[in-house]
Amino acid sequence: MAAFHHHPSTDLRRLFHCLTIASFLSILCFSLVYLLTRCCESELTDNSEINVPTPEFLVSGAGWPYGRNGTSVIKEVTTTSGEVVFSGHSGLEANSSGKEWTAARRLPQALIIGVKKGGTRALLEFLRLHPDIRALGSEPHFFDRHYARGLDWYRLKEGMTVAQ
Ligand SMILES: Nc1ncnc2c1ncn2[C@@H]1O[C@H](COP(=O)(O)OS(=O)(=O)O)[C@@H](OP(=O)(O)O)[C@H]1O
Repeated sequence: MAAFHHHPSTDLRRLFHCLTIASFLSILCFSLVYLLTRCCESELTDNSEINVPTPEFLVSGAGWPYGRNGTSVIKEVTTTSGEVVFSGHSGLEANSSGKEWTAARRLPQALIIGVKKGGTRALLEFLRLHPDIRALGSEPHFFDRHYARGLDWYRLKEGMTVAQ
């Protein structure tokens, strides 16, 4: 019966080759992961079309008409599944439709969020009955379709006019 013995230097050489290949593969993997994460990051941050709200906007609520003159409260609601905007104002003379509105264009004060066929339209119609609440006739789909157009587009949507 023949017994084969490897020379120690041959074993060492094999071990060295294995380690070299393993190191090379590790570096390759890390490089690929790094490159991929950098690409994704830049895709997310370099989209100049998307207007990310500034911290000042979020903290101060600029553009949000809560308690503007100390007496009035504007109520605006948007639904998403569809969104529909409500806007209203208390303490004003009503027009023939029971609501009075001036030309100030505001962002909605509230959103109704719901899945398709979740009954958001019914909720909207019930809320619309309130004289201080105004709603868009059609859903602007700002968040799901037109977000990249920015808040100005949203604010200028027909029907976003509210009392002031
Ligand atoms: N209170 C209550 N109880 C049970 N079901 C209700 C209720 N209110 C609305 N609905 C039903 O909800 C469906 C409309 O949902 P949406 O307004 O979300 O529709 S949409 O996705 O925006 O088109 C619509 O269902 P379909 O008639 O099957 O289309 C409504 O009948």
